Amino acid sequence: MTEKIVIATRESRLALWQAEHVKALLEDKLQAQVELLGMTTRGDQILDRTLSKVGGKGLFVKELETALAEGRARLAVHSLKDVPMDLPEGFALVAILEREDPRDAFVSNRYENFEALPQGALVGTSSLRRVVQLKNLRPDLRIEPLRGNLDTRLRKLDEGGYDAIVLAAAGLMRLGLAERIRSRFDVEQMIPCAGQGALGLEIRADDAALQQHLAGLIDTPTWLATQAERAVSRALGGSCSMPLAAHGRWHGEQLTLQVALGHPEENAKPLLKQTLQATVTQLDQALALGQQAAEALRALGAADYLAAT
Ligand SMILES: NCc1[nH]cc(CCC(=O)O)c1CC(=O)O
Repeated sequence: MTEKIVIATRESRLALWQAEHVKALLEDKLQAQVELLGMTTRGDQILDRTLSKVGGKGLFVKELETALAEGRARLAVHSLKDVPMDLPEGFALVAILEREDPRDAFVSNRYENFEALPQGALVGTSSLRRVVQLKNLRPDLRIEPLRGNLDTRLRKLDEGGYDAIVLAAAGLMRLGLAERIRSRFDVEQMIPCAGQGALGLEIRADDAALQQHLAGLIDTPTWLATQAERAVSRALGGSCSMPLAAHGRWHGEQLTLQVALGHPEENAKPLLKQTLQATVTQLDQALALGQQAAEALRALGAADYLAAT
């Protein structure tokens, strides 16, 4: 590519790392000239409040999309799990890159792993998905919200506010903070969020030239697995205030999709869980598996749970 590509990015350390990572890939694989355009989003301004209460995931992507629409940038790099299930008209998610560690991490200055936490310990975490699964594993624990970017969350732990915190391993690893991870949850025990650990590239839907260039960066196994995961969320209504987990794992061409849905009111109802498997080699099969998983959750009574979110 001869033209310069401008990447619109949030200015958190994690977002900048991700944008730099994609910049290096584009320079290396496409011999492109790339520049970053840093922006503060509405989501960043209110990072200390529970996002689901103030408008949800879209808050992190809207300003970036405006920059794309106005031609100030051509590409936006997102943590896939922060991207709404359906993008606004005029935008497209054209590439999903190879996934890093999708697991949730246990971070503590006092305890080696989740099992070592004493009765009644105080755990900080930032998503309803983690809250409902932690409560399900250990009803004795006290779970408190923990917001802010990764550095803020670690600082709150270090100030002694919590016995342990739980957050995505991928974010810590990207920021060079892997040594803070005391242990990782098995994905069966703490099912990750749809798309966790993967990066998604968004462009204007009419930018066919760039779409073609970016196609070379797609990691097909990650793309298919995360499409199945996101299909579960879409089929259940797609709200980010929903305590929903969805994670796909490969064994050859077999995709095993594990899903869990919790009730948003603490202790109100048991966690609903399902595991489905299918041969998946193309998009329609991935989407069908995701839809089946959503139906399986509905068969367990998901409607009551969704009505409460
Ligand atoms: N919701 C914030 C967010 N968005 C992406 C990551 C980490 C990287 C990833 O999961 O891909 C995080 C931090 C976290 O959930 O602990």
